[in-house]
Amino acid sequence: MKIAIVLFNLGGPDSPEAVQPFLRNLFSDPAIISLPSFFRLPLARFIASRRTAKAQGIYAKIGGSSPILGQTEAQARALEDALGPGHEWRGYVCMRYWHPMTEAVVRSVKRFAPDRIVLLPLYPQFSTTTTASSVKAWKEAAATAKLNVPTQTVCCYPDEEGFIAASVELVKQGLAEAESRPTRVLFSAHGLPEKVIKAGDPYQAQVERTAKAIADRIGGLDWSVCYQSRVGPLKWIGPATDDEIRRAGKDGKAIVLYPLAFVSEHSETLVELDMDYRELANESGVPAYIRVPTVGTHPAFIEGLANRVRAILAEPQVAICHGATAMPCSGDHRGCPLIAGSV
Ligand SMILES: C=CC1=C(C)c2cc3[nH]c(cc4nc(cc5[nH]c(cc1n2)c(C)c5CCC(=O)O)C(CCC(=O)O)=C4C)c(C)c3C=C
Ligand SMILES: [Fe+2]
Ligand SMILES: [Fe+2]
Repeated sequence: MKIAIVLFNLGGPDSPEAVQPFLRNLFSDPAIISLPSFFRLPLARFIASRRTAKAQGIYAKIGGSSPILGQTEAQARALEDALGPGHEWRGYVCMRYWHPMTEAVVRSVKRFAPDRIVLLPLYPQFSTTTTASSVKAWKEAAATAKLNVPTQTVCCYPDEEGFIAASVELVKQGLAEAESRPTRVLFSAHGLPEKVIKAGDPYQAQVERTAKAIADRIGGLDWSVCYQSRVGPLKWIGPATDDEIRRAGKDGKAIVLYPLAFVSEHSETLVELDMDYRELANESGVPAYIRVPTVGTHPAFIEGLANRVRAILAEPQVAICHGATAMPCSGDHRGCPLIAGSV
């Protein structure tokens, strides 16, 4: 059988000139700004133009562009290898806000003429702002292109065995670097506006599940969950990562920081965590600041994704969790509160 695996990620600008259109795409998404298009689209233009200089400054610190595409391509190739013989697997990277974007990827997949399609978000924790947005865009583009192939969606995998095993190994390496200093592990995730969570998005609950699974596996940790990357005037979920860094400084604790909602490196890890928060940790008197790398192509993580793909292909029913409920999905769709096609 020919099987296309579509790996969803956010995407990032590939040049300084791409920053503004990338931001415009992001803020035009109704999953990010839930207003009718009449208001949303002009607002998106306005916010994007206001944020461009700041965002260009962020990307300038890492050479003017995001490395997210190369990293995601490497994950797609590693996944094809891990899935091995038996079927003709092909991994397609599909970015939400910068190239390669949905319509173009749908056309590439159609040319491949697969028997089955698996949609695989590179977001371990489900959110309406990420996974649901990508799935919705995919379904619309697939319908327009008349790509009528049985399609199944992995909704989330907050405590998938391979993802947790890879995370545990990386956090343990960070702890070893902290040596015998009193240490706190900060599990830092991209934040969300509070109103998104109040509307039933399971992201925060799933982030906490990931953190607990890692902490339980290591045992004996001083740890907390915090949220980074706040944008805009709304109230976001907390505690904020910068506040947790200051608190660790006051408590005289070294920090091992693990970005548990990202599976690759990009501006939010390479600039916000490695530059801005490292500086804040120094200023706050934190004895040591160790940033744990994301799972990337760690073999246990990739094997975990491959297992998810194999498992969902063996299931007779498509199930997808869209977060319109306070009940977080179990991550393997068993007991998933939401059923097929509900995004
Ligand atoms: C778990 C992953 C992510 C969630 C949830 C998410 C929500 C979210 N993001 C914004 C606004 C921005 N995000 C930006 C960059 C960015 N966001 C994620 C992931 C999640 N976002 C990633 C991986 C990246 C990095 C992209 C790259 O560099 O390759 C940006 C652009 C950078 C900047 O200007 O700071 C914005 C803006 C909102 C508003 C939101 C939820 C409502
Ligand atoms: Fe973001
Ligand atoms: Fe689910």
